[in-house]
Amino acid sequence: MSNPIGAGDLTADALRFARMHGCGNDFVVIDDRDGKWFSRRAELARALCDRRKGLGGDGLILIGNGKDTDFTMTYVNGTGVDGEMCGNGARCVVRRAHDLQITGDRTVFSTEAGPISARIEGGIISLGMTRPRDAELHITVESDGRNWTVHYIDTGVPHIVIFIDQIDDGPIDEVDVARYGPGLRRHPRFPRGANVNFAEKRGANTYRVRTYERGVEAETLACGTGSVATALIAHLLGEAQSPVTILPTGGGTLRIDFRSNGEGRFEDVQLAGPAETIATGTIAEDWLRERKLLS
Ligand SMILES: N[C@H](CCC[C@H](N)C(=O)O)C(=O)O
Repeated sequence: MSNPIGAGDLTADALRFARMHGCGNDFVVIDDRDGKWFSRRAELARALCDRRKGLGGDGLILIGNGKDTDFTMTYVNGTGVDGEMCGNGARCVVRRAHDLQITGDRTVFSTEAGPISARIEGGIISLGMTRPRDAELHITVESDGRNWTVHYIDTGVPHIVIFIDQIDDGPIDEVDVARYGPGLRRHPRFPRGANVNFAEKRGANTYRVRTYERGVEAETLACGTGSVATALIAHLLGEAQSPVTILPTGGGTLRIDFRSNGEGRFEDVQLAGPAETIATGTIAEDWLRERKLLS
């Protein structure tokens, strides 16, 4: 039994969590500023993200102590695989860091992809993203017995974007993302793997996007970095100007602002959208023990 701190069955060792989501892309967020869970984050992510026997989530996010920044964000996909960055998760972690009084309304925090700045404006959180890189248009790949024209960009994590008017699969809700996602996501043309975004133009500078995520190995209800990727690729193709509105499956809207030199160099890329806390609480110690996460 660890030290009681006087609040019901709360102990000093108790693992506190927040269940959060941004447009339906959902996470478990843990305050790990003492670094206790970092080395076991893969097992913890798999256990906590289980939708039946855990809390459920597309990924786990650890808040760690920052060196040159206010805090660090470590994102782990639900399969236990690290991701360098997560746009929806980043907004959630900013809301959580604010609630935990780690930061005020403005912050800069570290991710594996680089530092991210953020500001909270009521229900909306705006992120200053890392500089996008490695954009490449019109890549032809074969997958699932079909030839695809895809566009690549790294917006913190690697993404490919497919505009569905280039394929003959009907409206976006009819595209078989579960069927085509796995092959494209692991295509050898993309050595780090890729998140796969299907996009449909819905009006001037507005796109509906569905994403099959690397590391989740399934479609999620929204993808922040994928929304940024779609906006920037649409711009490089001469189809869109800043700001771009993305309509994710999970509802709400994501807004992407950027400056472009017209030749593939972007500055001030911002992603704005909601981040909501569903619940906060304490993980039962028996549940952790059962999974050998606590001795
Ligand atoms: N859903 C996330 C992306 C997670 C990245 C992950 N799927 C990977 O590439 O490892 C987002 O909102 O940006």
